[in-house]
Amino acid sequence: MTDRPSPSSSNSCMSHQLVDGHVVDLDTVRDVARFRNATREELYAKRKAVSLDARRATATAIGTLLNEAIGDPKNKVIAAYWPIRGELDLRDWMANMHNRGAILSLPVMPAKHQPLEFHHWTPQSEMQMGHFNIPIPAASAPLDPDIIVVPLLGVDAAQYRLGNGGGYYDRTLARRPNAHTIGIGAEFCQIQTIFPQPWDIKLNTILLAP
Ligand SMILES: Nc1nc2c(c(=O)[nH]1)N(C=O)[C@@H](CNc1ccc(C(=O)N[C@@H](CCC(=O)O)C(=O)O)cc1)CN2
Ligand SMILES: Nc1ncnc2c1ncn2[C@@H]1O[C@H](COP(=O)(O)OP(=O)(O)OP(=O)(O)O)[C@@H](O)[C@H]1O
Repeated sequence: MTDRPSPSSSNSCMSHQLVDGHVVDLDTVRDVARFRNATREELYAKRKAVSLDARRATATAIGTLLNEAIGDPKNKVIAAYWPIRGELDLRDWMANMHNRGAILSLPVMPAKHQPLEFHHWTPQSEMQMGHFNIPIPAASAPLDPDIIVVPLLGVDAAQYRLGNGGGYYDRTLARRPNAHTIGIGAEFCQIQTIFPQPWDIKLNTILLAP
């Protein structure tokens, strides 16, 4: 052994880690994570303060905006989501899209920290419990969505999303550059910036309703 510092013990290398091939600064990552966790708590609290009736009205308004944005849904493969933690409930809209000829799908986590898959769903689909107790279609039928409707916890002025903090949508969208992404939420989701990091992916369209 020599006392020459090895690359792995030098400060410059300790201050970096690889996230999906991205080089990032650990101090920045820590500060950004702290900011985002505090912002998530504020946004969860705002969401919780909304009455069920008001949330339903927002979801209905978002459904109308989605119809305008998507146009004729026939044969389009659309990913939506099964609502958790006070997210807007779009299941009536999803059933309506299905009746108009769209092919619907829901996110499925194949494993922790891995990209999401999207499995075929119809209003008749039998459901089972997936990770984090989120219901998923019992039959596993992965699809390649044309449109991905993403629930917003927060969204910033540059169309970057704040979600539940697992990084799942970022990992997923990084591998699906051709899908058109639509972030949906209530107007109070808006924040100035999430301090975007190399792994964050901007959404193509943002739809917000009062
Ligand atoms: N409706 C809906 N479905 C979805 C998502 C979503 O945001 N909304 N997802 C979008 O990603 C995936 C689930 N993502 C999730 C990410 C984190 C946690 C969660 O509970 N995290 C813990 C921390 C766990 C840990 O540290 O390992 C927590 O917040 O307490 C739950 C779901 C797939 N399905
Ligand atoms: N493409 C990726 N590869 C590896 N790690 C990633 C990737 N994207 C995000 N992460 C990691 O996931 C963690 C959470 O990311 P972020 O704060 O962006 O979550 P989020 O977008 O709010 O979560 P979610 O998409 O699950 O709702 C970060 O520590 C980040 O390093």
